[in-house]
Amino acid sequence: MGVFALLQTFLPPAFRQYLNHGLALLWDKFVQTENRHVEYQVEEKTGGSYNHNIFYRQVGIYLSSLRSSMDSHTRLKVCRSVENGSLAFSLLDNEALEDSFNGACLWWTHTCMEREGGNNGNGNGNGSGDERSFTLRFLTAERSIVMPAYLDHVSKVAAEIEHRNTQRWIYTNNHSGYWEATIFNHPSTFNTLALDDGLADHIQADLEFFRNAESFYHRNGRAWKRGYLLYGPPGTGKSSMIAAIANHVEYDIYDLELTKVCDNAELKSLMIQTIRRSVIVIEDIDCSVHLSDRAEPDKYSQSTSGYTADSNIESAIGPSSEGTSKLTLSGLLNVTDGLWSCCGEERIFIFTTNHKDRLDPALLRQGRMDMHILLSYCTFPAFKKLANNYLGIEDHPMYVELEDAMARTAHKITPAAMAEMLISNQSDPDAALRQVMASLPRYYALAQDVVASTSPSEKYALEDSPLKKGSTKKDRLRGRILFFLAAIEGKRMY
Ligand SMILES: Nc1ncnc2c1ncn2[C@@H]1O[C@H](COP(=O)(O)OP(=O)(O)OP(=O)(O)O)[C@@H](O)[C@H]1O
Repeated sequence: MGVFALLQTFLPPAFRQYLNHGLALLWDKFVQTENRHVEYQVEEKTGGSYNHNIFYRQVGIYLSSLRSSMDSHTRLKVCRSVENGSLAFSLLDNEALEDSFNGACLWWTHTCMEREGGNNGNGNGNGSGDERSFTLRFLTAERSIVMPAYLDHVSKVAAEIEHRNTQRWIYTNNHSGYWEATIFNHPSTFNTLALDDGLADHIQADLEFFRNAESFYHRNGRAWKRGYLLYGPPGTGKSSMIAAIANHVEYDIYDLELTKVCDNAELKSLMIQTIRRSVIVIEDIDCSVHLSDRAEPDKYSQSTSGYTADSNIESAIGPSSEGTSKLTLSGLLNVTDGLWSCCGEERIFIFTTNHKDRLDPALLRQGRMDMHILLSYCTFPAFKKLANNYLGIEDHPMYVELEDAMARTAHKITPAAMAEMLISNQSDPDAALRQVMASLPRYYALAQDVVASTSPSEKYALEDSPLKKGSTKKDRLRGRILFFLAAIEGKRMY
């Protein structure tokens, strides 16, 4: 054993590989008579240098998780993850790691062979690199335990670990038809979003159902995917909602920039490259469609009154000056909804637009976008949520007036603008709420009128007790307005 350990340490890897293989053959030939072993080789690359074998990566992850087996080793590779800083242990080449599954004993080894003429990672040679593989060895009699149950178990555990630990990514497509990845760290969640009452719960329940509905979709012959259309004015939280959805389901995001896709074939190729459990986003889909039309206002206004979507996309997204792009609406629908939509499962498609009315009805039809979610100007419940997030207050005496004022005025304050007002007065909630009140312009103008038409003594009586019992409805309203105005002008203390 000592000699063997020394040999393992000092012999070059390629030689060790041959030695191990020779010893294994000798062992099988002369020692093993009844229980011959079976060996499976899991290579890093299959069918050419560029086809990566997913199972190879899964085996690596799975073996790293066998901490008790790893801990019994005295020689291990260790590295620290860039993403989450955790330590990961893995096998040194030609070291064996033992595992057990349903009573079967399994041995894994990792080998790395320098390919002839390969560059060995130093930048010279033909660039084909080393050949790495895992070898799984087990008794022939235990084949029925290993196949396929153990191999499925390895994939499942690895997928779970990856899903739990891996940093999530946001991808965007480049002009060459490939995705480029960046770490996704957006902090938006359904807790930080200010939405109308019940909307967050409704969407979260829908997402939960979707995540656990694999058998439901398959039983009903449907692709396991969900479509959301988010629409509403700028600054109402569409992008934040996408991030909240991705954070909730813990999927990666593919942000598809249609203007960089030159034809339907490239769109299909991009879709094939996406992984399962992902959110595929097309933001401002109406702008993508009319991109070139933006420079030609006449054409644009014509198109809103009744266009054929294919011709619009063709003229808009086409790479050539002749307007002969081969990216069509039917191509887009085919990958989101047709045969090609099944090339990866458990996917969520999200389209956003500021102008739902400009979208082709084909995009909106029932079953294509499963939920149409309107994100609009800040309502009182949404305001309360923002105030809670930014100012840390659940309630405030000014809330009665504010709720009334927000209901009465057709104000157009977006959550983004509201959030800005609150952030700029973060240390002084009273000042923040006064600024919000003053920003409801029509109500403010109405209040000024009331002041002008109210005598000082009447004003004093009303302002002093806006909700006084026994006063008439009209008086109560005037009282509230005065109360509100006093609050705006900072005359009333809370
Ligand atoms: N409903 C909301 N809840 C909480 N914050 C919001 C909400 N809407 C907007 N915001 C804030 O406003 C900023 C802009 O929001 P966001 O980019 O999500 O809006 P959008 O609707 O996607 O805008 P656009 O249509 O211009 O892309 C965000 O940083 C976010 O903090």
